[in-house]
Amino acid sequence: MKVIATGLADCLLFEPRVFSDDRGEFFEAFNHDRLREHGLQPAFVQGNVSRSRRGVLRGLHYQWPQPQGKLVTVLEGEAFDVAVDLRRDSPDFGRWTAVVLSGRNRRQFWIPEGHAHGFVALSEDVLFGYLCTATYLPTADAGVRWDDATLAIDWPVSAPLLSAKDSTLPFLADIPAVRLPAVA
Ligand SMILES: Cc1cn([C@H]2C[C@H](O)[C@@H](COP(=O)(O)OP(=O)(O)O[C@H]3O[C@H](C)C(=O)[C@H](O)[C@H]3O)O2)c(=O)[nH]c1=O
Repeated sequence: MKVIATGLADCLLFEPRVFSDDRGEFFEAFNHDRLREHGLQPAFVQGNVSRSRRGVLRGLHYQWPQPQGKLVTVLEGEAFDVAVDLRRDSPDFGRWTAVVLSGRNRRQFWIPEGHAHGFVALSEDVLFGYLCTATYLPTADAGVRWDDATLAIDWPVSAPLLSAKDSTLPFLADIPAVRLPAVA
């Protein structure tokens, strides 16, 4: 498995080894031992799948309390995937990094607890699968506006398709400190 650094020290990108033969291909979506070699020992307790049309933007979401670490992949299609460090005492607070995930590059993006996550679908049909280190807790569901000028995320779209919830998420400056994650 190849490891690629990203613009945030704690967010890593993995490329699995692909085994191809005349039937097709096989690769590991997740292997605890491989991640442990890179100092990670996430205990995944929930797996999610979403399907999005081109131009759909989901995010930026996080949970607090009960923060979720996520290992995210695109099984089919292509997406521009973003992580934002929201840990209020992190030196990278408010900084973001983005990667392109696709069924073709099979890249797996590790986003630790305390980060907001979002993506925009770049292809017509994006099948998104990800593992989480904490279960969904609706009362802890939180988020920040995708187009927050203080984050200045360089999204490759200007008018994405958003849920009503995502279009009314708060700006970072308006989120009280108690609603922001602390460094684990
Ligand atoms: C996240 C989640 C949602 N739901 C229910 C709640 C809603 O009735 C429905 C759709 O939820 P939502 O609109 O929040 O789905 P997304 O916009 O894809 O949210 C996700 O988008 C970004 C990219 C993320 O990283 C998060 O995992 C997650 O927030 O599924 C559940 O039952 N369990 C869950 O874990």
